[in-house]
Amino acid sequence: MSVALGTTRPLPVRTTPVGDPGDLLAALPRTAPYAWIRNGEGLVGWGEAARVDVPPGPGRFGWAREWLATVFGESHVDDAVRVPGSGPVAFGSFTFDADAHGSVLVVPQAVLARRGGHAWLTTIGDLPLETFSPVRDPGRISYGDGSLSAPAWEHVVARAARRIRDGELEKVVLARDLVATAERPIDVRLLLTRLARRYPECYTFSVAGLVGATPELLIRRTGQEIESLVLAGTTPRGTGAADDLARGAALLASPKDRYEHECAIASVRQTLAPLCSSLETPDEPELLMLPNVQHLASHVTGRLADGASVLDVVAAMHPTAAVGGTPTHTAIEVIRELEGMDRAGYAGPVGWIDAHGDGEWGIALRSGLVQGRRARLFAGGGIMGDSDPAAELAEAQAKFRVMQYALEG
Ligand SMILES: C=C(O[C@@H]1C=C(C(=O)O)C=C[C@H]1O)C(=O)O
Repeated sequence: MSVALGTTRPLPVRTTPVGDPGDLLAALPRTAPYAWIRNGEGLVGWGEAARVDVPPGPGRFGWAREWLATVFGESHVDDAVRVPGSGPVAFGSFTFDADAHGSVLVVPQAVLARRGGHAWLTTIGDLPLETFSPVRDPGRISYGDGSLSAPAWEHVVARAARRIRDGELEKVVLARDLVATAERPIDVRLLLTRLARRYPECYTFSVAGLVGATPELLIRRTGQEIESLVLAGTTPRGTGAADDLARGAALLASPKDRYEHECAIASVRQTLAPLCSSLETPDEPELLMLPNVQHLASHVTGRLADGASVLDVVAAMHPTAAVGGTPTHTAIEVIRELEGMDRAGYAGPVGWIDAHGDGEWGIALRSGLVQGRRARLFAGGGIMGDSDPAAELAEAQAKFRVMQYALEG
């Protein structure tokens, strides 16, 4: 357990209403920010009042719950706003693989937010006098293979598809990484600004070096109400409006993609049903059109039966079939065996939680792990028995474009 030096315990937390803060990202005084933004709304944070590396293992979410209960429970909160996200908030990123190191929870020292008609600033203790460091461009970006070259990854996809045809499992999500190297240190604020502009309907996030713009909402909890956006089934954007329409129609009519989507919905329904007094899943998926790809999407809503926090629901849901596979356990084993890389926070839960257990968590897709001049970018897709390795590679390539755009502009 760690609480940053320089802050006293119990944490003295104060939330005050503010006027329209304008562009939240423009308020970030320095790099290494915390962010969760969609359509200009959300939370940004800086500084660390408390931070912890969550130990790996099957009990990691329970451990995180205890840490949060201690930190929030010991806070002295003066909250004049009293909405989800006001008062003390922790941002978090959990690794995809429960056994991997790298999961982290951070209570920023300052959080500036705009959500649902309210705007507020939360501070913990006295903020140090801040000089605003200018946002710098990282310069030219070069790319190198990560763990597997493109042909080697296609080979792995073909092997996974064969094992699915052989009946070992139904679906597995395989990903690969690319290593981007910049001329100068990468300022995460620049990436966030580009992502939020180009992908406004995605959740642009930044937690401890993990940066991205994900379209996939794992779970939002507002009191007893929960929402999730399930995505599975993808086609790259077309060359124009007519081509987009044709591709969208083909995606909706594709048995492979519809079945893949069914698997994802079934896994979400299965994990949410025991936690909920009511749960609605649509009969048919819709199309979600993003600047780089189109997805099959289903908006799930429900009402929690008891006082589960958003992190309790995250713990129950992760990993969904949209990023793991079906059945989950076999898919995880196949991912460990075939991918040959550490996913780190990619495809893991990322988001925020407040002291009342409300919050928003996404699945960290379309993302990269930024450190100094380097960023490890991740992208993947659901593999079925009839998957074509070249098409899966093209899909991953289309998904990489999100972070390539963030780096290059
Ligand atoms: C695995 C990724 O995306 C996931 C896989 C999808 C698919 O295979 O169709 C679609 C959305 C996500 O659930 C990724 O973006 O890296």
